[in-house]
Amino acid sequence: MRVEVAGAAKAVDGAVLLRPVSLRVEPGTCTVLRGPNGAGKTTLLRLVAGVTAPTEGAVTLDGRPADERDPWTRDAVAALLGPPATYRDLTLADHLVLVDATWGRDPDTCADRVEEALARFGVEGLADRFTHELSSGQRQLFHLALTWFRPARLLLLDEPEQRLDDDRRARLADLVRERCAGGVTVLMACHDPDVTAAAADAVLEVREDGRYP
Ligand SMILES: Nc1ncnc2c1ncn2[C@@H]1O[C@H](COP(=O)(O)OP(=O)(O)OP(=O)(O)O)[C@@H](O)[C@H]1O
Repeated sequence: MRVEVAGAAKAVDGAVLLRPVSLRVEPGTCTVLRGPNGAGKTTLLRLVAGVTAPTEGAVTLDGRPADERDPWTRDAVAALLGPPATYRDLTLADHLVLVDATWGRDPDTCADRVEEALARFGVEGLADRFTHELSSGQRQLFHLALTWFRPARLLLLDEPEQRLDDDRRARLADLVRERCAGGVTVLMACHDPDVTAAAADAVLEVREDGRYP
């Protein structure tokens, strides 16, 4: 999926959340958003996810406005922008079973997919835990597994490296590259230079002053 951000900006009640920015991400590539706290990286990801609309400019996905209320956008975009909603009385595996069923996959092969999805992020041994029984890093790995589990043509990740140790950060970068190799477009905010170097085809510095070269 091609992402195009054309002079998109966001202001709410006079507060500037994001100064005008333009960006193009080609299918099967990873672009990392870098910049200081408060520069607008999360806001830009939210615009691309269609969670909120720009107050200036436009954001399109394959030429179509990003809008989470449009089933076409929801079908295409997997986003981890802050902690996802989880159920206190469902195990990690139960959450993935729910996602599997939502996407209409074959129930007979669901257990294998769930095991594989958790193993991808090294949390298969925690399949029967509740989310409140995890460490903060394990919770992040579960959230990533959940995001990876659904089909997507565009993956949006807000600081996916947070709370992960060095080995898990390196693994995350490998998994991003694997997704890109499969044709998925990835846009992520990241503060870690090693993850950025390993995962990014391109880096966009999000500027608080809005001055882009
Ligand atoms: N609902 C809101 N109303 C007003 N201002 C907001 C709102 N949400 C965010 N902001 C402001 O918008 C700016 C951009 O925030 P954003 O979360 O996009 O930054 P960020 O680059 O992701 O920062 P970080 O690296 O700290 O995660 C910040 O100055 C923030 O205080």
